[in-house]
Amino acid sequence: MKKLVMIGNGMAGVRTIEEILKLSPNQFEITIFGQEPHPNYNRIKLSNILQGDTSFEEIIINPLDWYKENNIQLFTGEAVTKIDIAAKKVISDQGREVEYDDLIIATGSNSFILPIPGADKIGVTGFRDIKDCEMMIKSAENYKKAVVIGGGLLGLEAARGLLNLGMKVDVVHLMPSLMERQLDPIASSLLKTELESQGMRFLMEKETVEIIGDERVAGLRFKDGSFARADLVVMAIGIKSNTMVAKESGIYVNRGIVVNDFMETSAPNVYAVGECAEHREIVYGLVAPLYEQGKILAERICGKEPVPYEGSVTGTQLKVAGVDLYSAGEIFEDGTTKSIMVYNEYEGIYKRVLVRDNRIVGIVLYGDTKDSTRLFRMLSKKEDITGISIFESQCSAEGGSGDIASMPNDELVCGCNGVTKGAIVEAIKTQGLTTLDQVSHCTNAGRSCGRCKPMVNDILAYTLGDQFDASAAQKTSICGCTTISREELVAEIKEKGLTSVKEVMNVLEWNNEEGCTKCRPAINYYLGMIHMDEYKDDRDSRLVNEKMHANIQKDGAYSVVPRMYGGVTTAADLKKIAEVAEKYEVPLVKLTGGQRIGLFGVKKEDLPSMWEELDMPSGYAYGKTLRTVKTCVGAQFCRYGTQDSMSLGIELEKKFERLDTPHKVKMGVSACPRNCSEAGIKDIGFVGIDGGWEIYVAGNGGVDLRAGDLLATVKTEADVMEMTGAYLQYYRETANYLERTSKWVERVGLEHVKEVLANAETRKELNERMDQTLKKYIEPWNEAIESEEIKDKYYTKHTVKAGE
Ligand SMILES: Cc1cc2nc3c(=O)[nH]c(=O)nc-3n(C[C@H](O)[C@H](O)[C@H](O)COP(=O)(O)OP(=O)(O)OC[C@H]3O[C@@H](n4cnc5c(N)ncnc54)[C@H](O)[C@@H]3O)c2cc1C
Ligand SMILES: NC(=O)c1ccc[n+]([C@@H]2O[C@H](COP(=O)([O-])OP(=O)(O)OC[C@H]3O[C@@H](n4cnc5c(N)ncnc54)[C@H](O)[C@@H]3O)[C@@H](O)[C@H]2O)c1
Ligand code: SF4
Ligand code: FES
Repeated sequence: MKKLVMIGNGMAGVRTIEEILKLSPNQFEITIFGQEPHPNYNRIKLSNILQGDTSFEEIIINPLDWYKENNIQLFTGEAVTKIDIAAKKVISDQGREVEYDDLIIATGSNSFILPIPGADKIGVTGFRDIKDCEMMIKSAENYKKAVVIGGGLLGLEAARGLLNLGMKVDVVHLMPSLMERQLDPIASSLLKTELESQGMRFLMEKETVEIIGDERVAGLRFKDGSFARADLVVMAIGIKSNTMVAKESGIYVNRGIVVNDFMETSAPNVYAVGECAEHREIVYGLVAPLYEQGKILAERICGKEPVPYEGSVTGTQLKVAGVDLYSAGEIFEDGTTKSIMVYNEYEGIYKRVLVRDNRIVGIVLYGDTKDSTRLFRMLSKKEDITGISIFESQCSAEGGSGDIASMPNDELVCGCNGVTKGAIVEAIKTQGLTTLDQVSHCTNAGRSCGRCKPMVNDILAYTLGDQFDASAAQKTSICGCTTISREELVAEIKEKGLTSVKEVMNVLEWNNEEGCTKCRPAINYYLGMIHMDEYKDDRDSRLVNEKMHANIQKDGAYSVVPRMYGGVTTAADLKKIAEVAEKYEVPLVKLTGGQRIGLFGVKKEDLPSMWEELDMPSGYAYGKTLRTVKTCVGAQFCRYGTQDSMSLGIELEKKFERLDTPHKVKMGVSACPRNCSEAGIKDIGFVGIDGGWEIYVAGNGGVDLRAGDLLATVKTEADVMEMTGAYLQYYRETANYLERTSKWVERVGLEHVKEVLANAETRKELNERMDQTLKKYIEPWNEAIESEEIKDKYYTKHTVKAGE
């Protein structure tokens, strides 16, 4: 197999890998280095995260299991620092060397930061990655005034987000009009008026010369001597291709890494794609052209003969609620162009196309962008517009399937992913698609900025005619393999008495008979939840960490975390752990955040013997199950303790260990409100008070930080166990697979959960089902140690694929 290495784990690079896998799934052994500590995520949606519309988990495009399923070796949080072109290998900042036959550089861009005094002060940031986004969200919790430098697409989206976060926002812009590269002065002024009405304040024609403050930013000074106060400064003044590694390795670089029409750089077998690449003197900063480049590069690398890439015409839209604008091609008139224009000042609608030699060369639409796809088709296909009515949406402003019928098949519906109406209709007809999710999965339409989704839905309605079911089309199916939602799946399993993953996929007519890494673990979970004690777990349908009963690390090694009930251990257990760590030369022994001892960097083939020698239960540090119960020392030792937190923690952990839950569950038990176990940010937290316990639920200490809500106050440990059993079982029965308790409670409502659990009979029934379920679990490592088949299948040196 040829070795393919990619530097950069972002949108353009990973899309290229997707295209390569489609064309030739077994041609390459693929390794990807990504400097960010995450799988590939939808950078476009960072604006939506900042604006509070979505969460980081929801914008992950390729989850870690996707890499595993496709046998891709992924090194996250690791940057390549050098390419040795002569030896055909890359070297990372961690000293790792990986050889390649083909190398793709997809390192994207960095934010351009003004080289002015004070630009390195705390509170000054670009807006490029999730880290920047998190920094802004954190700042908004403690500070009030933000200044965004740059009134382009990024700056305005950032400003809207900061307003949503409750900050006062000034936008400092160098030019007399906003988005001057995309809009003409009329559209620009309409935009400014709208954004001012949303609360943004604009400081136009201001050049920032200094950022002032002590350690943290306090304000900005402008060239004209004026000043603006600021607790946070976001620089959104453009991007700079990330070409450093290429340049230092001797590859020809101009503004970007210079490539030809096949994305080949000046070095043999080295290609560049995305924002780091410069093609015919253009560096693109939108995904549509980058995905086009990726398609051509994939064909080239797979040995096909692609049509050469000749560059792209791009169209842009701003992702700010209340603003509807579209821009493509040229903006300014020269002596050779004429404008066709409609301006309804009263309704704030403005449309203008620039025409040269009877052909559209530029489009600006504000307030009504329904004509955008049609006009863009005319522009990109250089259609002669003689005798054609340019602005149709004036005549049929409502849109809908009437418009779809008259839309030619080659009209672009999803600009980001280059998907036409014809391709969508064809996929719907040939693959029997009925939901938006499925169309996205099959065609890529809607997978990036999401603006095209309403039109894709209209095409679905038009193509399916009478068979179109509007609510079904919108529903979120389990994955692209089916149209079935979680509720329907659970109902069907119960009604039809389905008992295995394969049977579910067969009977419910999955369109992909093998399923995928999204649906198989979900079906396995729902079957286990419904059939309680009699369901035989389908280990191969589990996510890879659960299948291996060990957490896979970024370098392909595993971790071993033994169970320590309530975080309490003994000298004897510590000795055993130390001996095993020494004998197997474990690279890292570390206390985990959940009060456990983790052995990290373990070889797969050592796992069974290490567990055998440890002779301790698995801590399930990898599972969608109860992870840990963290306890404070409590009344046994602490002078403030009013309750025995350790005993309760141990009892809870012993009862609920190994339980399958929709997502991981963490608990904390503190013996007084000083709350040393941080029970307020656990899925379930218990706080001792005089004469009883307070039970907090839906806390989260991770990315979506959330304080727990008080569910109930109870008197005894027995009451705690009863309430916890009922709560957990209700979560198991009603949450979506991979939904954390915090999200579940927000979705179904705390009051609803309280109401359900207030009924003693309901609690009793829930606990009965919980107890029935708990009977089936056995210690997984005991089972593995005794079974040569399990050892051979999962723990010998050959690679286990997630889909196996
Ligand atoms: C907030 C925001 C909103 C946007 N909105 C839109 C939009 O609405 N529409 C649109 O079309 N585009 C939008 N974009 C632009 C779009 O996100 C980019 O064009 C796209 O992400 C570029 O893809 P890429 O793979 O070239 O770079 P990236 O997605 O930036 O990926 C490059 C990756 O390479 C990594 N890397 C860099 N150097 C190394 C190294 N030496 N070793 C290992 N890894 C390395 C980086 O850490 C990064 O993760 C937006 C961008 C931002 C920031
Ligand atoms: N909706 C979208 O399509 C979208 C959204 C966000 C980002 N992006 C992409 O991300 C990239 C970065 O976006 P961007 O808006 O930073 O880049 P940009 O180059 O499009 O805009 C930068 C703006 O900052 C202004 N500017 C430059 N120097 C300045 C200064 N010293 N003071 C004040 N203003 C100054 C410029 O006049 C320009 O309008 C682009 O490639 C963009 O296409 C796209
Ligand atoms: S939570 Fe209270 S009882 Fe527990 S250790 Fe802290 S102070 Fe002591
Ligand atoms: S237009 Fe952006 S995802 Fe379709």
